[in-house]
Amino acid sequence: MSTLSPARQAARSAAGAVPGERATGRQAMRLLAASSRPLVVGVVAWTVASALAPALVVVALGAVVGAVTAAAQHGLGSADGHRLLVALGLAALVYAFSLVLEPIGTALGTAARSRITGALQGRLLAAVATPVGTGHLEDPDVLDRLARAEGGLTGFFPGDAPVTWAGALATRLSGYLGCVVVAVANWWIGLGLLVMWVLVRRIVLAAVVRQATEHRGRTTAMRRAWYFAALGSKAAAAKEIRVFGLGPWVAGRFGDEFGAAIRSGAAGLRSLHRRAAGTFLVVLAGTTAALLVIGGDARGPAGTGLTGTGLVGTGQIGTGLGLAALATLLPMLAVTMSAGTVTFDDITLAWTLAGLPDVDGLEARLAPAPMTGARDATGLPRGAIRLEGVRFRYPGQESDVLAGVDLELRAGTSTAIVGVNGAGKTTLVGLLSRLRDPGGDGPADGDPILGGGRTPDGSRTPDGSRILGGGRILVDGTDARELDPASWQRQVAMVPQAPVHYPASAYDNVAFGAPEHLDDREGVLAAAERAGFAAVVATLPAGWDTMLARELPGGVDLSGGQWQRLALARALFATRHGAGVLVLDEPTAALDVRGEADFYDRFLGITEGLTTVVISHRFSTVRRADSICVLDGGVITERGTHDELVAAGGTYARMYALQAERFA
Ligand SMILES: Nc1ncnc2c1ncn2[C@@H]1O[C@H](COP(=O)(O)OP(=O)(O)OP(=O)(O)O)[C@@H](O)[C@H]1O
Repeated sequence: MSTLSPARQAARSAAGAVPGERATGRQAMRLLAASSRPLVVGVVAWTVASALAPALVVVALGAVVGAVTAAAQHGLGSADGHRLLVALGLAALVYAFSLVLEPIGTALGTAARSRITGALQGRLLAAVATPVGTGHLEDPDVLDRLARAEGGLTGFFPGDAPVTWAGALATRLSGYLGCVVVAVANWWIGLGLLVMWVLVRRIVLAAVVRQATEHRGRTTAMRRAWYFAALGSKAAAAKEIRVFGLGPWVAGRFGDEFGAAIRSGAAGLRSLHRRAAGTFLVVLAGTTAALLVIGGDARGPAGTGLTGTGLVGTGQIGTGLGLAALATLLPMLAVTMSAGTVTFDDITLAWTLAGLPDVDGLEARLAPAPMTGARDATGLPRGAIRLEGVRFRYPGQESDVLAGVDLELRAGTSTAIVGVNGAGKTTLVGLLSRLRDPGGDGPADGDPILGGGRTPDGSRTPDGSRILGGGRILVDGTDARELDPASWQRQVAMVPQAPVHYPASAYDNVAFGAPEHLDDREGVLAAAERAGFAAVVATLPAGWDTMLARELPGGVDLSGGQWQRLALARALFATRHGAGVLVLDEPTAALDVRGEADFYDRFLGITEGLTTVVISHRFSTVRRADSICVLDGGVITERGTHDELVAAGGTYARMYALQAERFA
């Protein structure tokens, strides 16, 4: 028995199919059923009604026309007049009914879209959150799949699939029904029209489907184009774009990239045009033939041809085809056209379903690896974290960033890591927090680890591990990969180089350090006090409730240094709630002289009892650490206290002297 949820089963089946003819309503309706069963009932009922409505309207109006002559002859009070009034009433009812179908369809579409989009987006978020690290978020294949599954690149969203499918089906059914009505009058015209329209539709739809699927291959180009569009329209880059006069360049790059992506689809479009032109001639011939037959019947002797069918009404023009039949059949030819027209719903369906395989593909791609450990890391480390021969290389890079780092971080002490730009300091603390895992000699030659143990192409090494010679990180003697990654990451509180600016209140921005303790107000205030952020809050218009995002009502932005203090407060709040490792990546880079001096004075208090790793180019910040390491050429070359390293006269001493003499 399958253990997959209905939503996963639905998307799995969707993923296996090529959109278009094989992108059946089953796929679309399963998507809908996974999010709302009542909506399935509504959509099915609406489809049936929409399929019947056009033919019913035409038949009802034909009956009205057919009844007019007799009613005019015998008066409205006569039985014929009564028949006309009934026909008129029915025609009005049917017409009114057909008019309300469109808004009902729109309402159903909106409801279905929001439910399905919510469910699919939830799955996408869960999928990208699955891997232990963050390397996959830099992987072009993952980003392509994500963009297609979200639908933003094409403007066609999977959430639209069920109702667009239902709309396309209803249109087609109404066309078939039209053919049946014509066939009742003249079977071979009806059958001929049906065959013609089915062929025409298949020919044109094949080209539409090809276009949609080809577009999948152009996702990277489209992402590049939209990157420039976003760059030019977001506040983050707006200042530089103005100062450097980059506006025209950004717009030009968007135009070039977008144009290139569109041009590469021109062949598909030409094929579509050719097919449409070819089928136009077939349609012209078929419809002309049908008109000639109906016209011939209309001119023929009374009681012959179509009139003899008794299809609708009995009113006669004098000779030939009955008036009601003529009034029904001519507009019915237009209704039959729906059997062959490729509507916007068909096009939308092809595009929306083209993105569905990527939802499933992403989940499979980022599925948890078997080597991900399950041991609880709460309270670690109690003794020490030891890095042994840790190596790391970024994907596509020629050489290792870390080439065998050996380092011991004793619990409850502070260690500073210094080194030139690009030495690998941030990379090292990323490994420590398991945002990435050590690696570099794996089968794919340095590819990143996705979820730990999975190479970018989704394959695994035979033993389920992909760490071959990448070294290891031991936490109290246990390989960090044996620890439950989420639990270990919660032991690490981090002040990154560029902290996240959450569009939330000042209070929440600090409390997000331990989101399950949002109501620990005392803890938030204490962390802010220790980090020097409380003084900033005192200047905010609504104090702790001030929203820290200018785009929000009453919101403000902070300065770089103020954000940095806030980030420290957030990390300290995390340490209050269990994190025992504090990683500070350039914690004073944005602070003013007083702020830096203040940090120096508070350093011991801030790091007390924590296993601290501090990265900084400012020696006033690093010299307070219990131990200082120099990272050079991918390995630790020096280690000691500030005084020891200065006395040793090595790289550290030279770097320190260079910085000190500038202030001498
Ligand atoms: N996501 C990435 N993909 C590829 N290469 C990267 C990535 N991040 C960093 N690198 C490269 O890895 C090397 C080490 O970068 P890292 O950020 O660890 O250095 P750092 O010592 O922290 O530098 P800085 O002092 O400038 O902050 C650099 O050469 C950098 O270009």
